[in-house]
Amino acid sequence: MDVSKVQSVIQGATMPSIYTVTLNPALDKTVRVPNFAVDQVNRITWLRQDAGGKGINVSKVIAKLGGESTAIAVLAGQTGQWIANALVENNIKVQAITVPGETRTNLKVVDTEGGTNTDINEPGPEVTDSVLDQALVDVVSMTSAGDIVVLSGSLPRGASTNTYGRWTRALRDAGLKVYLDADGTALSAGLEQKPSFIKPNDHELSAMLNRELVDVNAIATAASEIVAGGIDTVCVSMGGNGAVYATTNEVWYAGPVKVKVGSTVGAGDSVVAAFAFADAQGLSTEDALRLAMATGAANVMESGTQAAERSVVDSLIKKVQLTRLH
Ligand SMILES: Nc1ncnc2c1ncn2[C@@H]1O[C@H](COP(=O)(O)OP(=O)(O)O)[C@@H](O)[C@H]1O
Ligand SMILES: O=P(O)(O)OC[C@H]1O[C@](O)(COP(=O)(O)O)[C@@H](O)[C@@H]1O
Repeated sequence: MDVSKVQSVIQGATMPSIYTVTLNPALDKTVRVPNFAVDQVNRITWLRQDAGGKGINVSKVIAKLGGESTAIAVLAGQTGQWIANALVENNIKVQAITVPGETRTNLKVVDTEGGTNTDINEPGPEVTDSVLDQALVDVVSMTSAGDIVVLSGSLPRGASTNTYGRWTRALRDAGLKVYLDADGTALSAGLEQKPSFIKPNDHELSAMLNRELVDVNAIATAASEIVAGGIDTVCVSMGGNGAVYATTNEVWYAGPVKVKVGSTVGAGDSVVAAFAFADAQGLSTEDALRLAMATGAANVMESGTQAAERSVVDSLIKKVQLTRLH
C-alpha cells in the first residue's frame, strides 16, 4: 500500500462520525406568492417541498459537501415517512424516533415582487419526555467518544424546556462533541451544560444577552463573553453581513459573499453543517470559516431548503474575506 493510502486509512479510522438530531422536523413547503398580502386571497404560482427542520437541513448540506452523517429525527405519520424516504434517496442514513400523529408541514411564503419571506410553522406532534429519554439512551449507544452530535431546532410540544440541557450533559459525559443550534429558553437551558459549539444569529444573541449589539465589535465582545463562560466555539451569523467567530484563542470576522438570494431559509443550518464537516475533516479555523461562509452564501442562492452543490460552494470560497479581530 502506498503512503497516501496508508494515511487515508489512518485518517478514515480516526475521523469522527456526525449525527444530527431533529426533535421537531418538518416538511418545508416553499411557495411563491407574488404580492403576498394579509387579509386577501393569495394565489400560489410555484411550489416545492423539501425534507426540513434544522438538523435535517444540516445533514442535507453535509451530504452535498461530500460528507456523511446520520439524521436522527422524530418522525410521525405519512409526512414523517415522506421525509425519511427523501433523506434515504439522498444517501443520508436515517434513525427514526417514531411517534404517533403527523410530522408538521411548514409553509415558507416567498414574495419576489415585494421582497418578503414569511414563515408559517406548524407546532408539530406532541412528544413525551420518556420517548426522548429512550431516544437519548439509543443515541449514546450508537455513537463513539469523539463523534459530533448536532442538536438543532425547536423542541416538540410536550418536551421539557431543559431537553437540550439533559441531552448536552449526557452526550458530553459520553465523550461526544455537542453542537447546539436553538434559540430562546431551549438554547439557554442547553448552554448551562456547555456544548462545544453554538451558532446563534445576531438577533438571537442579542435576545439571549438582553442587550442591543450594534456592530461587529459589540458582537465579538458578546461572543467572547460566552466563550469565557465555557463554550469552546461561538459563531454568530449576521445574515447578509457575514459572521463573527470566537474561541479562547482567536476572534475573526468573516465578511459576506454577495450573491443573488433565492431563499434564506436554512442559511444558518448550512453554516452549522459546514463547521461540523470541517471539524470532522480536521480543517484549520480559517479554512473552516471560508467553507462555512461560502456554504451559507451558496445555500441562500437556492430556492426552498434545497442544499447547494459543492461546486457552487467551491466557486465562492475565494470570495470570503477574513479579518482577525483578536
Ligand atoms: N443575504 C445573504 N447573502 C449572502 N449570504 C447570506 C445571506 N443571508 C445569509 N447568508 C449566509 O448564511 C449565514 C447564516 O445566515 P443567518 O441569516 O445569519 O442564519 P439563520 O438562518 O440562523 O438566521 C450568514 O452568516 C451568511 O454566510
Ligand atoms: O432558516 P433556519 O433558521 O436555518 O432553519 C430553517 C428550518 O427551520 C424551520 O423553519 C423550523 O424551525 P424551528 O425548528 O425553529 O421551528 C424549518 O421549517 C426549516 O427547515
